[in-house]
Amino acid sequence: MADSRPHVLLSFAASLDGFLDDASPNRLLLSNAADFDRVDAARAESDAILVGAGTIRADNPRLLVRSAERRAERTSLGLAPSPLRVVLGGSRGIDPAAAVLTEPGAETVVYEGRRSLPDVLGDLAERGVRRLMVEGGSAVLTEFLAADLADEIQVAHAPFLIGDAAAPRAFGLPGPAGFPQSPERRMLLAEYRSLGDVLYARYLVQRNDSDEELLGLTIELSRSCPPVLNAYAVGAIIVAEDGTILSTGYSREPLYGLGDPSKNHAEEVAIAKLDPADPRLRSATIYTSLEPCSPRASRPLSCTDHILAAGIPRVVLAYREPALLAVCDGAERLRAAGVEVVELPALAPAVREVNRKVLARG
Ligand SMILES: Nc1nc(O)c(N)c(N[C@@H]2O[C@H](COP(=O)(O)O)[C@@H](O)[C@H]2O)n1
Repeated sequence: MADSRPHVLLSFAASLDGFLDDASPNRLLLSNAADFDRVDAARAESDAILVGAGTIRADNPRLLVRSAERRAERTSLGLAPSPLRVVLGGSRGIDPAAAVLTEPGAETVVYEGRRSLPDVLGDLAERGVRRLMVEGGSAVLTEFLAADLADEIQVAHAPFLIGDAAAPRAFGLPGPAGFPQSPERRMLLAEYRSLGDVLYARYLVQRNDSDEELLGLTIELSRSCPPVLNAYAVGAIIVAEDGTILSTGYSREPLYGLGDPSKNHAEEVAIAKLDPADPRLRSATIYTSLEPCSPRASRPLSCTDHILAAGIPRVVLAYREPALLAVCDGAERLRAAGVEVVELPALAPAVREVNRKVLARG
């Protein structure tokens, strides 16, 4: 992600055959209560929520954080109770009676006329927006993807089909150039889970193989960790010498065979997903948002032990563990064992931001 624009997250729910709605004038509910709550949490973590004028006309959303607890938490951090509301108004603009303009609770910016997406994103960055959630509709989602300006997709799959060509699809056809997220450029499946009868999946877009990019993806992965106040949220990615992503993990990610998921560490999960005899491990790099743990109370083997046992020769990390929850000497132990340890402290503030509640408590 370029520093000059926000991280862009596309969020939508679709039927199994990829429709955002049916063709009737009434709004179709694709998500369930648990999934709406997940979306509310994602809104609360964003600096702005963007929709197109068509969505305003069709659904007239308020685009506010619903949970009073989440609004209070934002306020305690010095933020507005709900993120900035952003509308791509297009040539027709929007109705002055629209809820985003009349309902209090957040500020609203409407971009009139045909503003290019890079122009809009640049303006939002200047307004302090670092994380932008795009909630639709189809034309807007398509435009972000086709322009390669989406960094992640969060999709809820509803367990039914629409099957009507008159209904809106999640993504239109972008034209001859197609989408950059092609079979040759697959996205990274960061997380999936069932929320009642809805299947939620989160995909991250990878643009290059640089250490900075891959380490940045671990920080995004760490946002999928079930939040707790007494343990860090960490993401890890194992990458083969040829750039192939071999596996991913995040703290407390459930993995069959590892035992109590509340004890699972990111690097441990990523390593456990691979066959220990996989020869690619011996020339791989493990990227981790936090220094690999050592020592560890929750299980006999620390992440440092797992990395050494797997024979991974290179570790890239963003943030050295501060002496709050434990005193960690993972980086020193790895170096002493001959592992190359690269630290990219420029990414440490983003790790601290994800872990702000743990660090504030510690
Ligand atoms: N590197 C790393 N990855 C994770 O996923 C983690 N949760 C942690 N946490 C740190 O590991 C140490 C031992 O933790 P527990 O015994 O599991 O509580 C400690 O230093 C934690 O802060 N580290």
